[in-house]
Amino acid sequence: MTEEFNEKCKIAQNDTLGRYVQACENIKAGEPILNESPILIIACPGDRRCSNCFRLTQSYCGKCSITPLCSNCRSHHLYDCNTLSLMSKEVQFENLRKNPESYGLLKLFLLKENPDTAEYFEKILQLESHLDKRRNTTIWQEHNDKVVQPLLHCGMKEYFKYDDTLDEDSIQRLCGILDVNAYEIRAPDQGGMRGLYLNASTITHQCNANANVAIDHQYRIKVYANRDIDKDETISTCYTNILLGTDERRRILQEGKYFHCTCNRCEDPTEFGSHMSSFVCTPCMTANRNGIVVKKTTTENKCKWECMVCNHSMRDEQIKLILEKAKEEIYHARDDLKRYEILLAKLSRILHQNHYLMVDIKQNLANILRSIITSSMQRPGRCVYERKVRLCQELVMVLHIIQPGISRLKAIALYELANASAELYRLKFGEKELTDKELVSMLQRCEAMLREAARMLLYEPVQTPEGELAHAAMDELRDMLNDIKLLKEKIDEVN
Ligand SMILES: C[S@@+](CC[C@H](N)C(=O)[O-])C[C@H]1O[C@@H](n2cnc3c(N)ncnc32)[C@H](O)[C@@H]1O
Repeated sequence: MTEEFNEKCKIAQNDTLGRYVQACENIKAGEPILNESPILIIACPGDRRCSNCFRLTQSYCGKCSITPLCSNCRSHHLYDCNTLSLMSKEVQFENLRKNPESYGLLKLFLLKENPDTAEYFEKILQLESHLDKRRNTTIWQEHNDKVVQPLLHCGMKEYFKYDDTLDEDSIQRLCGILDVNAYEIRAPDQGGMRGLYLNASTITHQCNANANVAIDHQYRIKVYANRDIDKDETISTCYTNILLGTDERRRILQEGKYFHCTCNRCEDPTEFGSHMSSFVCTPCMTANRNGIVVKKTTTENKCKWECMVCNHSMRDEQIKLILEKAKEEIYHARDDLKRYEILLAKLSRILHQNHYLMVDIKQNLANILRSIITSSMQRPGRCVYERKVRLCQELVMVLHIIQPGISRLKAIALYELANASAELYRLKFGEKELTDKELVSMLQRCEAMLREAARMLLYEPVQTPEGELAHAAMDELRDMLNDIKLLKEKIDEVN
């Protein structure tokens, strides 16, 4: 399977989704759906990246003088370089250099100009651009200033054989196609870039997607089923961060992809019971009840937040204010373990323990504890491991609900949970709080977690941080099995 979908899939079309990918046979969890190389890689707005190695650079190709090329790379795409060199005497590249965003579009024109790649350009034009929804919006204006005007006024139009793509609407359409369809990819220096994939960009979004996306070190995209997919089901990936609440996810999708998400998770006020957008009901708390305030389905854009137990309600403006304040406080607490803990305790009286802002703080805390554990010269105290274990357990619990199948995030959380738990049990054993037998049974639990983490991470391409983590998990699994074996032998000897 190269560049094409698994033969068990087909591209279909309807009025709501536009083109979408559908399973024409049952697909098993973990089965590949697509492996594809990018048709175009571009820097994120404001960045200038070497067109050869994609590292950030300020320099240009000495021959064509417009293509960003770092000092370690000698040449770039021959056709592009030759075509641009022919223009370089007459065309004013200065304004294009000042606006690095314009280079991605220049690459698209070259794709069209080059007889070997012109057919791909035609396929790119079939992608969704949402041109009319974007017209005269902020993003339209930004592209106009940084891409459209510099390209229209540099004098290169007459050099292109097919200059019909060089008018304002056509350039805006291409900008829309890139914004709506490109995937975020890791740059070699850990920043981000964007990759356009002709087939992968036909896949629909669901917040509870049935397929995962992984991009390898050569920027090839791999889409695979994260659970069993039935014949006729729509294949979906998640375009946004699953650890956000419904309003946030919907806002991001509306602003960036121009649709209102009506997936099962978005339509369920409890988000499958995870309560990632829910609030604590204060009257219920005072009365020692577990009331949870959720957003109720509304009529004509009006929404109502109501307790699921009593009839206490909260206004939308009140909710927004609480969230804004909480976000500000999280921002100010950044990287400070103590402040995060105090904030978590304070917000737990207002936000559900799984609210996405609580989850955000817990993730930040877990990261700080990870660096304490890995950087300490001495073994950190038991309370560090206890806290880390609790935080990881809470994260795993949320992820089990919102991403029940193969999940990269869940695998990472399980890996961290297994390691922190194993260390904690060993400390307890050292302090004679656990017997040999008890330690064996605890380590067996950790072993199961590590095994599950490794199983999920093995779907990730090898030369990515997740692929490397899969190897680390396998190594640690072997060590743990060995520890368990030795302990069991010791127990047998004593008996
Ligand atoms: C990356 S494209 C997917 C392919 C697109 N349907 C096409 O025909 O080219 C993203 C666009 O597909 C549509 N789309 C994807 N998922 C959707 C969903 N769950 N509900 C409604 N529209 C969706 C939106 O128009 C969105 O901007």
